[in-house]
Amino acid sequence: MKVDKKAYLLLEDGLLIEGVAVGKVGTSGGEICFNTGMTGYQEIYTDPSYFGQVVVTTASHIGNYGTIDEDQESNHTQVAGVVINDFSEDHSRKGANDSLQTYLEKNNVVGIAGLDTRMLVRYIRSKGAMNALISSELTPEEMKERIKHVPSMDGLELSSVVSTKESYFFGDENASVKVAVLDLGIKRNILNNLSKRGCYCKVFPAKTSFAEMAKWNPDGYFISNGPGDPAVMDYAITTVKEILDANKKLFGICLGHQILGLASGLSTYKMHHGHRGLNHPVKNLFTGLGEMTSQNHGFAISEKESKKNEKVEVTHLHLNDNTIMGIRRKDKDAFSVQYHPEASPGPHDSVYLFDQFIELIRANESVTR
Ligand SMILES: NC(=O)CC[C@H](N)C(=O)O
Repeated sequence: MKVDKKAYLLLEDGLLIEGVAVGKVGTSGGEICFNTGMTGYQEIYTDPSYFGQVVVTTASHIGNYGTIDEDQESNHTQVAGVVINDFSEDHSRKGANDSLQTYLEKNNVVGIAGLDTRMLVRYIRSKGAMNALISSELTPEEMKERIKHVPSMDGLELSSVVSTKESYFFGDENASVKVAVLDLGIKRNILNNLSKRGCYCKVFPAKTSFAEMAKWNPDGYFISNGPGDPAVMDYAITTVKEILDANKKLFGICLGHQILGLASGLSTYKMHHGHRGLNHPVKNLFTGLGEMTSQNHGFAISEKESKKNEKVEVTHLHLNDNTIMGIRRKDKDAFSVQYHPEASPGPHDSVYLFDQFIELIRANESVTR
């Protein structure tokens, strides 16, 4: 590594670690979290669900395959900062556009490298999610003041910040199925997966009402992933309730799954340190089969309440800690998963869920296009 400017990482509880600056020289803070995937740093950095988060990657080498346009999950980076063990300024990959250093600088991402990420992950795992600040310009004393202004993720609404401002179309307009997508911070690969399966999508801003989306006369509704605390997203909960009341077909991923739970009378809670990685084992309770899944969430649907709720059936469970990974409405054509069937990065075991959504839509005889 050629970079040699000093940087610090400060955690909310006072832990201070020294490293070297990568990306933009500056100061940036958010909630610290870690992703255990061995690949996929660019997809992670551009996933809008990570907005407001400082991401520690546990893969020891980051940057060695550079960056490339097709790995973008949105138009630009979304993370509040990056924490890396061994940062590669040099890269090797056919078709790569930039080195990670150039890419982070262009995207104004403040980062720190050259520190023991394994120690840091153990620390977060034992202490739980908390805020962090990275700085390559402030003194530790100044950082201790600045970190007080980083907002807590608990109770934070962020979807309206990252969502599209104007609605737009995605896919082939002659496709057989029309899907209205509520963009709470959508990843591009979800849209790719829908359009690949014959869906023409209209993507709507986060605060669009059901009535507005219904004007387009879609065959199904998709509620996307996204950042922040689902419990404070009244506008999206109302929209999903209205979609359900109108007996429309609905599929939700991650934040969209949490919103379906909330709209169905369940509650969500903030997890100790969340699930972020590419090898999370999930059991499909219908088939009994296991799936290796890609995950990125810090909130989850309450397990206790789901047992008492007569409208909701739990369809998937996390095999490590039994958290709820999928639900469906018994009385409606609506289902959702907490994990990421679109992967990107990650294994493709769960892509069948997109097919399931299309089948659900096609089961409706009114689909004649
Ligand atoms: N990937 C997502 O949609 C994340 C959902 C939510 N912000 C959480 O952290 O749990």
